Amino acid sequence: MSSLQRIAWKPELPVGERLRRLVALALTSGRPVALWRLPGAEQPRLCLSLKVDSAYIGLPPALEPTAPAGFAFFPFRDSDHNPPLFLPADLFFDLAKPEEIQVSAAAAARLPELRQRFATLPETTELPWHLSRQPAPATASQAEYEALVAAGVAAIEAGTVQKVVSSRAVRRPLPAGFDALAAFAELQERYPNAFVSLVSAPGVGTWLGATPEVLAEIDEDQVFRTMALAGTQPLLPGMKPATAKWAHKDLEEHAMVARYIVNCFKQLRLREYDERGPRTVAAGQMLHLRTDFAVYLTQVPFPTLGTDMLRLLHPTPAVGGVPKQPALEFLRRHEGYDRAYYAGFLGPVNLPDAGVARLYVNLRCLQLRAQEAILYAGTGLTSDSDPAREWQETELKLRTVGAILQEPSPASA
Ligand SMILES: C=C(O[C@H]1C=CC=C(C(=O)O)[C@@H]1O)C(=O)O
Repeated sequence: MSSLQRIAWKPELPVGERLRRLVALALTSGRPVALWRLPGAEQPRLCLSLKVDSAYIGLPPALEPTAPAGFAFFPFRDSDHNPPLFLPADLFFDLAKPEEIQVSAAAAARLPELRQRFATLPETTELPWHLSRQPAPATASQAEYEALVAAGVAAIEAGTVQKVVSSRAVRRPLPAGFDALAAFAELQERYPNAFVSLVSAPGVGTWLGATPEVLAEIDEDQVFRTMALAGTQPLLPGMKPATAKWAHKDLEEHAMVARYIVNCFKQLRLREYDERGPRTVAAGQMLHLRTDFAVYLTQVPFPTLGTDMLRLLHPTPAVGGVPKQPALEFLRRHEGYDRAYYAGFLGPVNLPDAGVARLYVNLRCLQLRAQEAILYAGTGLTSDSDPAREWQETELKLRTVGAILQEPSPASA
């Protein structure tokens, strides 16, 4: 339930500096913080939780308007190492409305103390981001990844699975003077249509990303939306998405995700959904096939549809596979590393408006570590998959978030 109260807030500081200080306020006191920019929006938003313990919820969030307001950060597969998080909104700051903040009753009661801490934070450019205590994940060489793809194709040919999405992690050094807030700003600029995020929480670490994939959304007009996003090709200069040609492999890979979503609606006995697509959409330097699904919640007697669909959808065959359990079992056995929060989901729920939730699949993301970043990318496999091409596709996907790790060229330094 969004029971936040609005407070006028006009410190004598530029808006960007206020944002940095709010993040510093969270991090220097060991608290979690999330920053995100919705697709197409101009400005980011921030959610800060005062009580660390209340962020570890263990369950996918409820999406009803009466559910708590906050920011969900869910792993691919939950475990003690990768706890599901829901950051309750004690403090919400929308940079599009910089003259106010919204606070919970708990934060309102501590406002003098918070204002005091905010005003006296030391001037520091380096922020103490939360870092995961897990070892860095194993990274696959090209030969190892191609062997994983070959194993996936063999499992498909043997009939164990119809589709599986293999993935890998890559370690990249951080460029000199890397600043996660500046990197977040760069992602916003580069990818205006992505959901851009920066989440930092104790025991979880710090994750940055720019994802194109909606998992479950309920908008201001009470329309539930989800999408099948699968099938990839490079966006080459001069290419128009509308005229892109697709290989049979991509169409099949995509159709399995769309069919899975239809089956989720069927399990809930919901027939009144709208399906549009597939059509070609651009995401960074890539094209994807996308089918959009919508349910008009004011026209169906189904108040828990968003929550129920979220629980059925995750992980979709755009990141797991078909059938779900054998595909997940294949990944557990063969993938050889811990995806952690990659291919999980994230986003605001009832924040700031009760009844509005926007959850995205955590793709095109990286995990920040002390000296390096861990980047993640995966590819959907079908019986037609070619290992070398699937490797190339992961390379392409890694470029989306990898773009913020480039050393500035001597000319621009
Ligand atoms: C698994 C990823 O992308 C998914 C989303 C779109 C297209 C995909 C594909 O064509 O394989 C993947 O299913 C990733 O970016 O790591």
